[in-house]
Amino acid sequence: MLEIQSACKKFSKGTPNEHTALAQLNLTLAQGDFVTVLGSNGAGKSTMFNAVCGNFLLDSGKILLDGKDITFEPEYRRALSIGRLFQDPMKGTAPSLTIEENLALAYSKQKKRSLAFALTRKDRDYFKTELEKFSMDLENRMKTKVGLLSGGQRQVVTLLMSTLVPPKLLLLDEHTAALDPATAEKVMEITNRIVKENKITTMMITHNMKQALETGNRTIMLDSGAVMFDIDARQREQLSVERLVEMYSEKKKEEFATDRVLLSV
Ligand SMILES: Nc1ncnc2c1ncn2[C@@H]1O[C@H](COP(=O)(O)OP(=O)(O)OP(=O)(O)O)[C@@H](O)[C@H]1O
Repeated sequence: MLEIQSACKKFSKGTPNEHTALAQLNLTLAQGDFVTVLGSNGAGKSTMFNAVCGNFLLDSGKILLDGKDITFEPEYRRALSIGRLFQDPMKGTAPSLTIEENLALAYSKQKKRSLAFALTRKDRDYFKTELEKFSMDLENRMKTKVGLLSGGQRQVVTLLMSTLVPPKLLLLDEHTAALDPATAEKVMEITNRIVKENKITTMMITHNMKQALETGNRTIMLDSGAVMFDIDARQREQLSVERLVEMYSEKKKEEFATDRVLLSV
């Protein structure tokens, strides 16, 4: 359902800082795949997400979503079918608006309705039911400004905003990394549930190798802007974090240099 074909992107072209961020990257996702994305710092993980979202245009290569060529489609158009969460819980919500106003905005955008704030009783009930599922008491705080919520609560609101109308593709860019361990676990549990219930095709960047090998059905490791390893569910069952680090070192002839990864082994 997602096809990235020979994607190339160089930054600061023609200058001494020229840097190849995507180097003939190829990746195909099947409908319903939940792929975790690993890679050392600067491997190209966020750049791959930016390319899929249309944050910039590729130098060469193609991106297809559900068979449609979106290579030149502008970012705002892609946002209608691609949801994205960032590490920073402040991104993705409007802090001065209430929970229900934020949800209404997202909902009207996804439903392509023009009156963003025209909340019907049915909409409000729907938001409430969805919030109740998280057991975070957010359903009783629908008139609270999002800026007053904790990071974890905000991330849950953002997650719900991105999936009220399930997107074709959900991109999670270390969305639990800035949260305390207990909240991160809870948000991850909610993420797994939403993805599973709605069968959303998902990619999730994480620096936690253990989490990567245990979440979803497939793990890829990027290196120097290309896919270095693509590990399916069956292969993952046999694979330990230590073995994956070894595989990286064997291939690269160097240590896997990401402090955060080693800390979370
Ligand atoms: N807009 C940009 N302008 C210039 N260079 C960029 C830009 N975006 C990314 N890069 C460079 O491209 C490379 C890949 O960056 P990217 O953010 O994709 O890495 P990453 O794998 O997500 O790393 P990290 O785990 O550290 O977030 C880096 O060297 C980065 O400096």
